[in-house]
Amino acid sequence: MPVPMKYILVFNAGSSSIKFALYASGAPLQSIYAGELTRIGSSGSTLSVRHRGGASSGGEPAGASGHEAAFRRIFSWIQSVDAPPPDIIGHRLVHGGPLYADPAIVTPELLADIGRLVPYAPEHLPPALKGVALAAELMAGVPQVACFDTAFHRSMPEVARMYALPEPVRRQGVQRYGFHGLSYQYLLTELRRMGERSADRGRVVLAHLGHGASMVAVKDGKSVETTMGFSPAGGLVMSTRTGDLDPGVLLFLLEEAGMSPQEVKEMVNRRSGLLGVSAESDDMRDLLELEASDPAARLAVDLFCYQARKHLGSLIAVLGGLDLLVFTGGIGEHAPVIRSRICNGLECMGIALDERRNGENAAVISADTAGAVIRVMQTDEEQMIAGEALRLALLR
Ligand SMILES: Nc1ncnc2c1ncn2[C@@H]1O[C@H](COP(=O)(O)OP(=O)(O)O)[C@@H](O)[C@H]1O
Ligand SMILES: CC(=O)OP(=O)(O)O
Ligand SMILES: [Mg+2]
Repeated sequence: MPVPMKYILVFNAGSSSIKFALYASGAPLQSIYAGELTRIGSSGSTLSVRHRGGASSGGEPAGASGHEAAFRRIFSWIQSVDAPPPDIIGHRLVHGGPLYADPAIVTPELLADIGRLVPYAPEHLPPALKGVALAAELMAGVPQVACFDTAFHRSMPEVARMYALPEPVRRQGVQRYGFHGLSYQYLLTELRRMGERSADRGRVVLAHLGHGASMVAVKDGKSVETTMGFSPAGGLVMSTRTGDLDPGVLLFLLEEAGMSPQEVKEMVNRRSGLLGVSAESDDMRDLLELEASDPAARLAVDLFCYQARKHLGSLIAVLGGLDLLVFTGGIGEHAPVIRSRICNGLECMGIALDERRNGENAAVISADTAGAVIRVMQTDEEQMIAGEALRLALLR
């Protein structure tokens, strides 16, 4: 008997944007539409949508003063468009804490558990939970599935998960979790589909360099180490987040500089990183244009690349070598000069770019003589969520 077609609606809520997409079940999943509402909270918030077959509406003003307004705008677009209603709704929840190792059906109990994790991911969980609540209100009765970024990193060994803190503190769940897991799972699935053997057997580093940025070391298909830790603010320098900070800096800010915990949280998440260093922009495109004439912009880009190179080297040390390196995310996919500045000087680790291929954003950008293959891949968290949500719904 043929399996009836299912439609899966996906939401990926970030701190300043919401991506959404509708898929029809099948192998592969078929995208029906995909959209993004960006710059939430600013007067320039816009909604753009792409339909299957190519028609797209680009950048109409969305008037989204906050995440609730943004979600309402998206739901009203979804309900106005000539497309099937969803059978399942999938959400990206960046943090599953110690409890959630797999995608799960949204229940009141799950919402209570995730609500307690808001301080672990204060920029990401509140908007995502808003989306879950509005979907329950506006699309009542449609089952919802939560997919967690942290789940992929559950395979990290204890030594990689631990902070050097006393046991009673660690028992409260203060440990390294890691994020961008849905993006990493998507990349590994794609690599397997392409017949890339190192996705299952070998030493791989995946570098997701977008608004948020992280890297993961993957050994024989499993996460063994990653740059982000307890929250998505750690690890690499990001668009507006600090990345790793000496704990002494936070104590200094709280105790000596007179900042409140709320002010510190806002600063490390929203006013630091590329934006904080350049004092101009959080967008790598702007900084690359500015850096020839603006020393602060140049310093921001240099710091981003330097920290990325340093972390890449440490992940290669954990793996004991490198077979494959993948760049993804807005910066990883589209900025040859950043890839080049990160890889520069790492020939001793098997990393060498073919600058012509790199300049063209080719699928494989390594030099033929390099010890490791270096790829550029487009990630697709929404498709990963759709696949997982469908799988879980069919199991019920
Ligand atoms: N052509 C480009 N050159 C340099 N940076 C780019 C380019 N295109 C996009 N980016 C960067 O990618 C970032 C967004 O990455 P993306 O992965 O789309 O973000 P998000 O984490 O919101 O999904 C932007 O802030 C911008 O800095
Ligand atoms: C976890 C994280 O940093 O996500 P994003 O890149 O979407 O901000
Ligand atoms: Mg992202």
